[in-house]
Amino acid sequence: MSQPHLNSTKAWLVYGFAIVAYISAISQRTSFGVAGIEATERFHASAQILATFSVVQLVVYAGAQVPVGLLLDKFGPRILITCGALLMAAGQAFLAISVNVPMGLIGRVMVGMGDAMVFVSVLKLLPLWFSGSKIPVLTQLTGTFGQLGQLISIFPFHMMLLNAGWSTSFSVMSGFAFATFITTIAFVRNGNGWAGPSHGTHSSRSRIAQALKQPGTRLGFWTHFTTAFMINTFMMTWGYPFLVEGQGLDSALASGMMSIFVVVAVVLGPVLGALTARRAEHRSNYALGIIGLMLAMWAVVLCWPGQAPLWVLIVLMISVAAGGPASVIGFDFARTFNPPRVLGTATGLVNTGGFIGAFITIYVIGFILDMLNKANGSSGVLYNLGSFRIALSFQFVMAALGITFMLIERRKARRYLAEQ
Ligand SMILES: NCCCC[C@H](N)C(=O)NCC(=O)O
Repeated sequence: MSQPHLNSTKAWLVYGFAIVAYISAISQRTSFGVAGIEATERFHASAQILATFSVVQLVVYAGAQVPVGLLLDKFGPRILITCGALLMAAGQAFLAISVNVPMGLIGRVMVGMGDAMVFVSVLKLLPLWFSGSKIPVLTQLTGTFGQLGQLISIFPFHMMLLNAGWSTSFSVMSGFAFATFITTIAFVRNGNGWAGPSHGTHSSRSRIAQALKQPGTRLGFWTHFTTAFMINTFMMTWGYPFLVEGQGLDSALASGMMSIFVVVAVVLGPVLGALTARRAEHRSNYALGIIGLMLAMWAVVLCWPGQAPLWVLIVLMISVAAGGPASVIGFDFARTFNPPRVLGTATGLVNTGGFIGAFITIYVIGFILDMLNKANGSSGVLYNLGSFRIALSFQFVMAALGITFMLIERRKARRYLAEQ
């Protein structure tokens, strides 16, 4: 059957506006992160309460992935992106007028829920509008373009916050999300390939079971888990204190170095996308190679006698950053092993991997740091290089777990393909 809408001008238009919604989602997600000092003043909050904001938002994001995936398979990406944009607009507007911690948390929960609907929906749009090697390349590019949202938070949003204040800046972000709500309604369509809303012939449980039965979904989950947990742990919590308190970097230099994550995503994303499209049979090897590089660099830095030189830390961050584009390979496994009717569910399941891995790692690293401090009679500084060396080594345990399951699931996936 001919499908003229695939790869058409209209397909690019739909994808372009879906990407704008995703860029907005990433900027809404990361905007609070650059507003830490202002949030502390506005909410009279401690550092711990401030950390709660990020954790709550991410727990909501990760917890929503499976329900969102199920809704996506039922209602299609257009409705989900529209609802996501509206929820983020409402959440940021609420945050703009928030004057205390509970109000602020409600705003961030709404933003987290809206954000959770966008990425998996954009991925679900791809096979509905494109065909062939364009799909894996655009899957990577989706992750790469999203990084622009982080740049919006770091530069224009942060400048506006300093000059125009809290309420104005968060209202403008709300306006941005609302604008993508309008453009999604106007331009984003599910495409002729979309079979329409399904009417409950399959229960949610059976859809999850169907997606999980595919070895590709499980391989995707463990690929996302193993490639993304280190970058999430670094970016969300322990990277900055490790660089400043452990490695003695100046705080401005340490935060500036965080932009390495954006640069690596922009450079490596398209390369990995092209490689995945050309040599799909090597996808898991690309992911395993990048994991090996990350672990090698962590081993070098953690074993370095004393503080590591700046160039070694930069190489470490480049290799950890490579985990972002590598994690997108996980979604490619979900797409190629699942039928369209459960693709949203499978993508949502895969997208929880790197976040579940990061929550466990972040928590255990904090626990080890506290234990070491207590063992020293709580007399020393909580964050020091010696303690970081021991605590951050926990990442090797998590990586070993992830690699083991990747290898197990890869064997099953290959057997499954051979039997087809
Ligand atoms: N090129 C960087 C892509 C990072 C992808 C990231 N690991 C991920 O899974 N993101 C999901 C999202 O909602 O942004």
